[in-house]
Amino acid sequence: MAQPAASPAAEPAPDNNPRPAAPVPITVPSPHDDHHHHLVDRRDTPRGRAWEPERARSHPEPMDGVATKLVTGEAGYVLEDVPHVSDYLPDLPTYPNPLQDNPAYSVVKQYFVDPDDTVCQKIVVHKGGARGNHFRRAGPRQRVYFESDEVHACIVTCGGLCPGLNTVIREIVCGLYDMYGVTKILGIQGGYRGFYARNTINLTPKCVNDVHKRGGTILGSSRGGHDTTKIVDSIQDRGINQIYVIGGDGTQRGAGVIFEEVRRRGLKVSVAGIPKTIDNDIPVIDKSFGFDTAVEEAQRAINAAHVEAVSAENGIGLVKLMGRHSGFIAQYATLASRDVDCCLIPESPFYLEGEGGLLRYIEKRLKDNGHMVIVVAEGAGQKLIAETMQSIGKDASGNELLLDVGLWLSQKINEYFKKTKMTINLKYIDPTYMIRAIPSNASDNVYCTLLAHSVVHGAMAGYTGFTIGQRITEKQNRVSITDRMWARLLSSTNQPSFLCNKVIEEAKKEHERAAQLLDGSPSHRKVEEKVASSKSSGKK
Ligand SMILES: Nc1ncnc2c1ncn2[C@@H]1O[C@H](COP(=O)(O)OP(=O)(O)OP(=O)(O)O)[C@@H](O)[C@H]1O
Ligand SMILES: O=P(O)(O)OC[C@H]1O[C@](O)(CO)[C@@H](O)[C@@H]1O
Ligand SMILES: [Mg+2]
Repeated sequence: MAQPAASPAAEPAPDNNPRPAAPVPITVPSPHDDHHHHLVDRRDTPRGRAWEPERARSHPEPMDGVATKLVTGEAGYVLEDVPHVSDYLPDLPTYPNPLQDNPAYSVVKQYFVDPDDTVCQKIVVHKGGARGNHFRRAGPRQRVYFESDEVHACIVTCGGLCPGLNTVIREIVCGLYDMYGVTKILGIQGGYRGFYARNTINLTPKCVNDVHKRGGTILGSSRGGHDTTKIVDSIQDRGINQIYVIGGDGTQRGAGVIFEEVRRRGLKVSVAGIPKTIDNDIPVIDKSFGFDTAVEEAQRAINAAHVEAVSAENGIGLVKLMGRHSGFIAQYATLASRDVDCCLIPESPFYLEGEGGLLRYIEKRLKDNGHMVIVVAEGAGQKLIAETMQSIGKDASGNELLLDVGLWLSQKINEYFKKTKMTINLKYIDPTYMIRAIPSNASDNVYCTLLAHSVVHGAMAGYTGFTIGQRITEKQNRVSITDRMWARLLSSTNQPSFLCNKVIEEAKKEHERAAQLLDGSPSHRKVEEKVASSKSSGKK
């Protein structure tokens, strides 16, 4: 889907932010916003300052698989716009946004986002270089496409658990009630199949009041079971006209398909996505909710591994963390802990034997230090393991099931030291589900609120086929091992890079050339591809 930027509901477009020279006015789907309401100027308050830069970077984007509407302007300006119900239902009436009469927001300087506000995809730009694409800025619009008592919303959660799911549910419900006076909100139980095979529950601010203090999702979740026709039939039969979909990459693709079918049937239904990915592996958004909580919880496992390791002769603490395709949780947990001697992630293939290999490094570390801690992301080393173990198939959504790298690694380490006749004490800790089944921490709760309120503004304004996101930094959906952040990790753990000298030298040369360009440029990607392919082939 496309995503609207996350900007909190009643929080106005700050005009004290230095903005680049105004781009040529662009056509926006919601034809209004003649002026901003100015009430109390809060710009000089600490709260105002703290929030404004963040809001200025939040945005919605089209859902995965949904065609992007490109709007161009002067100086290479490109807006990746999101679909709108008026694109296929051109004569819809609009209504004043009820937020302007809401006493809670009466101190807000500007109620509404300026229609010309956009959020730049690139945070770092090269002088004279292209600025990259822009996204529509999230936030309340002056006119909305739904009357409060016309709205019949529903919320569904799909895919794996993640801290903060309940907070997002709570804040969508409260946001709809408190900001827009919407009272008809259905909870779809058990993921996508819940649309046609399960019960629904009525959601009210009262029944969701405490749910942010609980882990999991009060609605339940599932994988598989996405039957587009049955889902959209159910939406039509129930008279649902706003669908809030919370889930990962698969879920957002599923929401994109629902949007296409809704559009094909010409229904006035807004399909809005809130990306959930504990692995932090959805591109374009910078940080997914629940990630902070997961990294924090991972510290407890790493601490335990460290305590066990230092208390035994040649103690090795091995911790497995989530991260199917990307090692962000492992990377950040390692950097935060400082007790970790080696971090293994899917993006950086490693090898066991010989010079520069993992086993020699462990041996050296034990000889030097007497103990060590290893953090491994669940998706690391899968190719290596597959050399001796059979694939275990796919889950109901078609995701490849992973072989247990933690158990495999424990076995390989034990075998090696048995052969070398060196006593070791290895303790394997697998807290994978523990880091995602907990309630979100304070910072994630605030972030969930921002996302939930922003997605409500987007849907009320008639946007559809979008997912909500926030920009803080340039973000890939996989750890880049040629980034400074990975270098920081390598220098903190002192682990081998598992790269041969030739590859490093080549990468350096390429980097010198690429340094004049920006991250994300084709040549930058070429370097990464080259490093990755050399690693998976050559090694020693
Ligand atoms: N391409 C697709 N088209 C339609 N539905 C899809 C598609 N991919 C996934 N889905 C549906 O989305 C739901 C969630 O997908 P999946 O199990 O892959 O989790 P996810 O959203 O990627 O979250 P996680 O990050 O936890 O894996 C499932 O019900 C699945 O059937
Ligand atoms: O065992 P489940 O519930 O299918 O989920 C496991 C997967 O879900 C995730 O937590 C993503 O949500 C991955 O990190 C992990 O591989
Ligand atoms: Mg997924």
